[in-house]
Amino acid sequence: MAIADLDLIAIRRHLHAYPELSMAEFKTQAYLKEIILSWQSSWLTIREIPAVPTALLVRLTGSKPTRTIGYRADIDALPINEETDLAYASKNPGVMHACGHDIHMTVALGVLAYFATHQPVDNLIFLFQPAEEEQAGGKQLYELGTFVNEWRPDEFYALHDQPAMPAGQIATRQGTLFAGTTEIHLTIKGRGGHAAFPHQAQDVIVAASSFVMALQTIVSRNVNPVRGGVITIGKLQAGTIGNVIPNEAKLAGTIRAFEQADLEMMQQRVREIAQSTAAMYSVTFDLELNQGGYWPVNNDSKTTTNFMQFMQEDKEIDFVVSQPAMTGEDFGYLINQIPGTMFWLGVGDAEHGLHDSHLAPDESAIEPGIRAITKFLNWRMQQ
Ligand SMILES: CC(=O)N[C@@H](CCC[C@H](N)C(=O)O)C(=O)O
Repeated sequence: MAIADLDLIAIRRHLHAYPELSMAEFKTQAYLKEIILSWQSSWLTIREIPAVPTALLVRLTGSKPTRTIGYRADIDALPINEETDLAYASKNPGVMHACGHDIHMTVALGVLAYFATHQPVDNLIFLFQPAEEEQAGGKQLYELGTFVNEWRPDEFYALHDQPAMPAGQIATRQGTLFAGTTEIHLTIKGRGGHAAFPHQAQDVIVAASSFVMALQTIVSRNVNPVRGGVITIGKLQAGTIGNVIPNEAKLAGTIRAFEQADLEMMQQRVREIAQSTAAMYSVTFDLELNQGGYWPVNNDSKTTTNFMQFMQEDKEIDFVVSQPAMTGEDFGYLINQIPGTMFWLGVGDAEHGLHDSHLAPDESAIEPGIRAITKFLNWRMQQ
């Protein structure tokens, strides 16, 4: 099997058509495994993790290894109803690869296919990681002791696709690339009742609305403006009909900052605002703030110097230095444990951002992405 024999576009389209949510990526994992096993490479070992059954690890034993290099691709999709008119649009209603993890998997498979037929000098470990969007699959795997002994990379790399960049362009930066994030899960409870008698009820919709508005003061009044931050409530569910005051409202959102200290200060302000809102409207609340593995993605200085030097010097690679972004990634946790570098791969859909139901990454990004990473890994193995 040579990389040229792999129909990467067909693979990507299959992955795109059958997206699965975090920790439910069973068919995705089986599909990846079937392809990788079909290569019958004698230096390739597959490993599964019973406690995280949708994870897949692949190790390629190097010919003269001096180190082990890790490469991670995330495999989960989002609860979004796809609204593209692509022939290979999601066949799983309400689930979509709207964050481009289908591209991530395809690029990783392309790189893996190359090294399955050209034995690497160093050992290589590929992690196909479930649950990047929520539940921090990378952290879960790390805490289970997955990356020990011959399965511990000395350095770790991963990409994220970026629709705002031209297809095939690569970008990263020294220091913080992505924010640290914290999920907000809030349930507000009160006495429901007839819409005509609000004085007899405790209106959870008014309380929820007030909470959302009060949150807006955290970034504007508490965060140092030169550093910035984000609080977004992306889900607000309450009620069934216009003339009934419901007895429960559920909200979910995310807190984001580049520095951990800012993130923790914002978490504290969210707690305080939830408490004071509950007191103000005589409702009760249950607040869960969960940072999980969504640590700031702090690129390691040494691996990133190597990566940027290689990408800048190779004239065939379109590389730019990027700004930090408020996206989150549980790869932030992994490269806090193991030095590494995260980078963007442009997928040229300037009209639609990540998490947009119309997102349609340009597949022409796949080949240059594979080429750049494969060349980088080969170069790194000569150092
Ligand atoms: C690249 C990307 O879009 N990642 C997600 C990570 C989710 C973090 C966590 N579940 C949260 O919502 O805070 C993102 O939304 O940035």
